[in-house]
Amino acid sequence: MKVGVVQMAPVFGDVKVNVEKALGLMDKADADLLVLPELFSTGYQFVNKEEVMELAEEVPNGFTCEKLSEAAREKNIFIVAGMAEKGGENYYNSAVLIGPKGFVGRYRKAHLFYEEKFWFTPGDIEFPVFDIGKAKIGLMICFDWVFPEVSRILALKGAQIICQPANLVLPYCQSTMISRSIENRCFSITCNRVGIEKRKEEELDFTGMSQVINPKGEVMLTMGEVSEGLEIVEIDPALADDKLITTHNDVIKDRRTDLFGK
Ligand SMILES: NC(=O)CCCC(N)=O
Repeated sequence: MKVGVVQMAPVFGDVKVNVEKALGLMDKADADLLVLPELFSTGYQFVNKEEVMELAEEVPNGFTCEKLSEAAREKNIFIVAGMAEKGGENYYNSAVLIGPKGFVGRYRKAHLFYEEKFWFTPGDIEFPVFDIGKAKIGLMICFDWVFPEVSRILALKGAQIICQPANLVLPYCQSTMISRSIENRCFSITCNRVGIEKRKEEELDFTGMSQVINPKGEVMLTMGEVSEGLEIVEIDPALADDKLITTHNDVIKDRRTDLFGK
């Protein structure tokens, strides 16, 4: 199975340009699954709620999902992408999963970071795992990495690959996701954005370094801090079904749940 990341620098507020850039970067993709960054179609540094209301879209009946669905169908590929979602009267920092037959599902970021708390409603749906045929994939978004429960829940639900759209500005996520892959014996795909946004006093410098980690914590793919592009790597998702870290230690079955929470 071929998986990859589309690392890019969105132009804040220009959804059409950003979607076209992402589609251009994935145009030559020979892959089964691609992950795009968090909020890839809008950019990140909102300055007021009105911008969120203007730029967020219905899921799946919106421009961004429709364009991703066209690409997924034409290329016979699954795409995980982060976007601002209008859900009823609420606005969510969401990730959508779209495949060759169209929209599959979504996740709404549960753990909002910093000023996201001003703009978005915390996610109200469970941490999802989807069977896309060649693999079972779980969705999380960026700052969810801080909370080990998220990756563990996805692994317990059978995720072989954790897909993580991201807009990282702190340096810790990439190394932490190596631990998340090791402790859960699963693959993780972190797709970060690059570029700088300074739409207010504070400047945000996104760290790139998108990566694919295998269940042993080995880095199978890593991108630079500033480059835009598509990188793809071949993986065997079934390796994530082996939870033995030694012949006598199963990282899932050996958990002393009888002692947890005491
Ligand atoms: N967009 C985010 O959730 C950023 C999380 C903080 C970090 N890891 O940079």
